[in-house]
Amino acid sequence: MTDLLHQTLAAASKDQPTTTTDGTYLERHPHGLRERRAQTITDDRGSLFEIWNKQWAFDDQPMEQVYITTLRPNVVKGWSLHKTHEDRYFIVKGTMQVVLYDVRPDSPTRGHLFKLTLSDQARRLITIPTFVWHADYNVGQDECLLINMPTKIYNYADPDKWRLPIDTDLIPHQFPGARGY
Ligand SMILES: Cc1cn([C@H]2C[C@H](O)[C@@H](COP(=O)(O)OP(=O)(O)O[C@H]3O[C@@H](C)C(=O)[C@@H](O)[C@H]3O)O2)c(=O)[nH]c1=O
Repeated sequence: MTDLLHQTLAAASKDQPTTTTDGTYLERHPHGLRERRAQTITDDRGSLFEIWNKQWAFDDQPMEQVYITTLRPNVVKGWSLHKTHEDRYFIVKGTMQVVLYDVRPDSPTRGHLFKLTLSDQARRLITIPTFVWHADYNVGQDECLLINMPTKIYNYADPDKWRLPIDTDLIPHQFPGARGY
């Protein structure tokens, strides 16, 4: 029996810290990604959570545009990259994995891949820095509803958006069984 113990433990991986006592995620982020956890205020009638408040001084970028993008289950929107604006994501409904790949030559996290889970169980606001490839993957059972508040107004005549197919081999991540673009 001892052999089984040693054999299985030798093949096992030990959990590393992932959260702190106050519930902060100890997750790695691409350099420059900003995050703010949303506080849900609930009373006997319902709940309220602030999405954006100038008083937070969250970033020094202007508030130019707000839109909602939805994502059907098992669908990926991406890979996308923006050169002149940052995205500001706020998940309202559902569970979405945001996969990011930093290709910025001078970034301390250059060449690293990151996976963040945005969920309506722990809402947060995150920014996506320019020149970071990103893809949004609905890993839930229901349609995701995401608010985006990009730092520049959408240029209909010349969108600031570059795309790679979700199955590109230029980014070290695949979405088996998912569809999208
Ligand atoms: C972003 C945007 C798109 N559109 C139009 C263009 C197009 O016909 C349709 C869908 O646009 P998109 O394919 O860009 O929509 P979508 O794929 O939902 O866009 C989002 O994807 C994620 C991954 C991101 O990175 C975001 O920046 C944003 O581009 O909506 C607008 O009218 N206004 C806008 O502000």
